[in-house]
Amino acid sequence: APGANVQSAIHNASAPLSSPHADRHPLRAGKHGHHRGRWWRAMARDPSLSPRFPRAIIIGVRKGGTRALLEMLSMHPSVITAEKELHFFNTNEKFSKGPEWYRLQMPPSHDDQVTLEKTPAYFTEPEVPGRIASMYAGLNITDLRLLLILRDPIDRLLSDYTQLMHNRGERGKARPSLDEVLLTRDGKHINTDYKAIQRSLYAGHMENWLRHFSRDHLLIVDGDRLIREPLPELKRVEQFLGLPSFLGSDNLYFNATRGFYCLRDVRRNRCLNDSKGRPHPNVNATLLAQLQEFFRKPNRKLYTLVGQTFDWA
Ligand SMILES: Nc1ncnc2c1ncn2[C@@H]1O[C@H](COP(=O)(O)OS(=O)(=O)O)[C@@H](OP(=O)(O)O)[C@H]1O
Repeated sequence: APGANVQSAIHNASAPLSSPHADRHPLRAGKHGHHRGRWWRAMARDPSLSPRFPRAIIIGVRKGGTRALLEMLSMHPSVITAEKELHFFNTNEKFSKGPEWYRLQMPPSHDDQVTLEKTPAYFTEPEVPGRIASMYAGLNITDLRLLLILRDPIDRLLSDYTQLMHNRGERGKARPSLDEVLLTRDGKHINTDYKAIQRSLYAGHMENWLRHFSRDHLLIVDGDRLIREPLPELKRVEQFLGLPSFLGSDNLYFNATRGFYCLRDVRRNRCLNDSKGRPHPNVNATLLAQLQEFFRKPNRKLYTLVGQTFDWA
């Protein structure tokens, strides 16, 4: 497969640069110099390689399993992934750098490959869908596909809380209890001001996306299923992106110690890092019932909006 050559060209490239103007190429500059040197050498060896606009973007949701999805898809020879989250469409300073800057952040690919980036913050930032839609329209690219991975909003919330408290701990800050952040001061209601609650209110965010993209440009991956049995979800993505069928059971193995599927490809076996799969806090029965009640209506609204249901409480 042509993609396998690209992967190995990028990983093994050591040929000297052939262009006298190599130092002036924009890919030589910037803080990802390490990658860029590798990319540049690969392009010098193979002129049909170049950075291309993503034809697929994983737009979220934060803590939905976006890293697992990206890494699993990166084993497909027709998929080339941007390793870092770009935060291009949700950061004014980056967005103002313009489309060409965005393109040049992408690893080189062949034109029959799909470049894929993921930034989980895109899904919940209101300005993002309009920005993506108008930039791609301006570039005359009509085949952009969006991937959204959703997980039970209560699990997502607990995962988000765990991450936020971990970050606070690292900075020596206090870590409020689950009840303290999720409930209003009188302890009676769900605190809708809490960001992690807002991020789990999928229907509102979805309405915003559907104002700019038609439903058939968006695939919703079931994040709970991606954890339990990833392959069927990956095959749905292959089909949606129009990729040749490639990923199979050989590419995944269950690691009982980690409690997750890990990846096996031509390069190596690897699990995601320890920041994925952290233990979640226990939720007492009263709070759990309150959360279930709170999310019931927005969940139903999402099902109607997208014409798809999930096994959420
Ligand atoms: N195969 C595999 N290995 C490890 N982890 C997996 C896997 N598949 C899905 N997940 C779940 O991914 C959750 C993290 O989601 P994200 O990668 O989207 O997080 S982030 O928003 O980028 O921080 C992470 O959430 P937590 O378990 O709450 O840490 C995992 O449950």
